[in-house]
Amino acid sequence: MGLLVEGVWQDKWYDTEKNQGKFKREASKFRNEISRQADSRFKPESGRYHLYVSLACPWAHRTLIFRKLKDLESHISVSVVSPDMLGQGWQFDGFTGATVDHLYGFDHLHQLYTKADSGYSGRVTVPVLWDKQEQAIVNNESAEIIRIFNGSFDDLTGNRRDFYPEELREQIDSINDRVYHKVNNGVYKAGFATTQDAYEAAFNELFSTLDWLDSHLAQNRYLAGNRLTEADWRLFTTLVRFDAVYHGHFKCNLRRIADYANLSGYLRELYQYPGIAETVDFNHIKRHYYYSHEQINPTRIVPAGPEVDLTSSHNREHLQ
Ligand SMILES: N[C@@H](CCC(=O)N[C@@H](CS)C(=O)NCC(=O)O)C(=O)O
Repeated sequence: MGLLVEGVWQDKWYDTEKNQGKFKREASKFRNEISRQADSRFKPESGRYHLYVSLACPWAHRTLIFRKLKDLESHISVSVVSPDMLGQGWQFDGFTGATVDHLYGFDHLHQLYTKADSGYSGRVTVPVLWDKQEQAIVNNESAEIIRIFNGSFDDLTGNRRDFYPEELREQIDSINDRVYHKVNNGVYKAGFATTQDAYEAAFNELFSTLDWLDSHLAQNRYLAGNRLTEADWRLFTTLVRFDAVYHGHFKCNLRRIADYANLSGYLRELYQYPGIAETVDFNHIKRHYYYSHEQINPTRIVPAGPEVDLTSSHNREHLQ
């Protein structure tokens, strides 16, 4: 675990000292669009882009889901890092279910960041959307990469399914905002907190938001009503990791998702959606968190449980 400072790798854990023990996520630095507009540097083209992901990472997982839902698999290639994020950060080490760096054969993801910008300062995160033609990072912010996948390649794929429809945007944005701060990032705020107060504040916000989501989903099939949108997929990647990792490793243990009447069925429905189960790798997920976060789990023992069954009936057909 570490970061780049003016292109040089430094092995450092998150600094929570300056924020009263609170974990503050750094903003992503590469924020380009892909568009057909004449002045766009990055145009939608088949075979031009490559996605770097970790199967463990909830943010990267979003992008793999959208690549699948939008029929982009034959147009955008992928490299999968090892779940072990150690002193040199994300790496390619031959771990089962990971790949090599298909483009450059790098051992570490930070080499890709310095290839894009030799003076880069900041964290070296997944996902990364890479342009093979310009040898540049297009974007490393998952929220933006999924919007690119949602809309920019439709003419190429003929897949016009829209997970961010115009008429629901306001509602989706407001749900995303709440879910991002209290749930997606909320589990990290609880898990990486280094003071009791910071942990408890994140914990309380997380569970009050999960309680709200559970009651919302008692009446609504999906977060924005009866239509499946990006808001659901953004929540899904946190929910699917919750009982296996966040409940124990990040001490988010007031309740499990399995204990929530509606959230549990909703999680199963999304997991059973065509193509999604194959994007979920519990081996990488558990291994990454328990093995890489030595500050939280110094023995690096990866728990053998819990049993998580997401294949049973979801019973949500009656909600429209
Ligand atoms: N805002 C980014 C966050 C990505 C992120 O934090 N990814 C984690 C893995 S789950 C990471 O690569 N962390 C490495 C680090 O912080 O050094 C996004 O959503 O794309």
